[in-house]
Amino acid sequence: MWKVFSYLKAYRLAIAAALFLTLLELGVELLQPLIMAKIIDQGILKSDLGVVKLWGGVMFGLAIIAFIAGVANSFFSAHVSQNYGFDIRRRVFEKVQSFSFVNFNKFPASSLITRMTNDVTQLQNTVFMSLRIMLRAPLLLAGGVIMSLIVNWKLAMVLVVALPILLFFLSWVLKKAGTMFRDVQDKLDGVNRVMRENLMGMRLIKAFLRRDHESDRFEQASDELKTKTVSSLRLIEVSIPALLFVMNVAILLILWIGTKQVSLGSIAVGEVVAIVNYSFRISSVLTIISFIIMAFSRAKASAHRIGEVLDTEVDLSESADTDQSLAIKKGVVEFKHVTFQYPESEVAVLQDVSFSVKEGETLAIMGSTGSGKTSLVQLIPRLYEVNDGQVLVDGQDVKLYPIESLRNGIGVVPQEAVLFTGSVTENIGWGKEHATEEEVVAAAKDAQIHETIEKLPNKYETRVGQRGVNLSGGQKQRLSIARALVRQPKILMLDDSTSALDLKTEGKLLTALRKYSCTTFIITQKISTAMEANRILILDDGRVEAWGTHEELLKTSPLYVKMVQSQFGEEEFQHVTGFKQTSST
Ligand SMILES: Nc1ncnc2c1ncn2[C@@H]1O[C@H](COP(=O)(O)OP(=O)(O)OP(=O)(O)O)[C@@H](O)[C@H]1O
Repeated sequence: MWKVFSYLKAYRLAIAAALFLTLLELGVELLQPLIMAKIIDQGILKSDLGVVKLWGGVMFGLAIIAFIAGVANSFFSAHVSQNYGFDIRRRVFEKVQSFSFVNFNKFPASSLITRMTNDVTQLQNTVFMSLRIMLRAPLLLAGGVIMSLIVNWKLAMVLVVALPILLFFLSWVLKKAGTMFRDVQDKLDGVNRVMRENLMGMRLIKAFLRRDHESDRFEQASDELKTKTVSSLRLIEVSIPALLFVMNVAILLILWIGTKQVSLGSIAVGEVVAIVNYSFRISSVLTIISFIIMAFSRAKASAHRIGEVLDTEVDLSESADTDQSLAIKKGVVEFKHVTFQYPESEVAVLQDVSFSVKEGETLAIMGSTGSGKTSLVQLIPRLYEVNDGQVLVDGQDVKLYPIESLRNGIGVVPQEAVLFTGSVTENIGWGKEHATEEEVVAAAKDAQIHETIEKLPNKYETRVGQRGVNLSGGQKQRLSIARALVRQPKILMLDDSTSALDLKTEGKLLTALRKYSCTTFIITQKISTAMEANRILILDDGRVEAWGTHEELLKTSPLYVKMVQSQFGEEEFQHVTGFKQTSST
């Protein structure tokens, strides 16, 4: 947690300036009761107008200095807190970018968003408050006691006894509130999660008429947040009157003892007034301190949550064996007895998978839903680590490649097309840094989306709404294919990415892909698509059921023949397989 605060080091000078200005303001504040005592004892009580005028002028001058110091302090405090918040947000964002999928499982997206926004804001506010008033409050507290001791140490002993009791109580509140506010931030994660899911699934919610159900879910999350926040705030609310009660008793004691001492002539009236004045200032500081405790407790909880992200060990990183000069040149892929299991899962989703794909070849991957097709291709760009066996690209284990250079050579089109807010050009160009307009258009043409784009209101400059809401499923798929093609990848992975395309468009797309000299993996359920590939791999429950050309599989794989049968009518089946339907069953 303290590491999060250590990033403040970069702003040492501004912090020093802010603290110096705080001390200046504080010094003025502490001198004022002393001067007031002088004005009363030596001016008013002795009817000396000269003393009143002189010390009154000094008080006015000091007030102006305090005012200027206050304004300048705010300036430095804002500078430090805003820049500090910016730094933390950037660090958390960069850390999250380096996360593997295993790391993401530990932090849900909604929690990461709260950490990067609300938690950082809590820290920022606390840093601002610290520089502005947080130091001032304890120093004013200590300064008030010291000055009271200087004025009259016997009378000030009341404060010396009262303050340790108060400080002990405050530290207890701080500790307790810190834990409670961590729960509050967790509940805030919950509200964000429901809101995020709700906004992302709005179409579905409306179609299924699940508005009431979603409202209940939101209300429940929101209620949990409210209840936790109220119980945390209650602790602070109770602490303020308790603190003030102790202070008021102390002030009454000072007045009682002070009055007695004045009548005995052992203390001056001005001294009593000064100590009571210091006590009132300490009282008002205590109210501020309880707010500070609230802010600091929240900041402590937030720093802990941010620290959790920053301290997370990225479990997928480059090893010492990494060969920095390695880059994908041909795109030859080989799986050697690969077994893979998701970290949180209990069974392997791929078992003893072996096959190879030559440079420029196309491999179609088929299999029932959940048979491990997506899991298999994810191992090539090393999105996950194999448990056993090896994934080789151009004859080298993927673990030996620098992650960036490995992924640079691969174009991925995920099952669910993901688009970003921005123009069509920006979305396609996102696939390659500094992609030219010609490259974007060429990729769009090959992905069979160029003509559709030309019909959009602003053609390539048309804005794609959040997650591509203003595009059809097929359009989104083709845009994400164009994004992968603009990269000119050595290995292209299409994860069921042509499912929303009609046969004619899909045929044109597959023909266009031939001119790219890349090794292609097409996950598909369509035999017509698979037949276009050089080879077909059939997965069954994580194992290779069959692997070979269309003709080979017709002879060796009953599962493949069944698939062909189920997708073609008798005439077509005969045409595709060369034998009558009954003969295969
Ligand atoms: N992140 C994950 N964590 C744990 N298990 C997972 C994860 N992703 C997938 N699985 C499991 O792994 C198995 C294979 O999933 P995979 O997505 O590879 O199948 P698939 O053949 O691509 O399915 P589909 O055709 O439906 O896309 C499934 O049983 C699934 O539940």
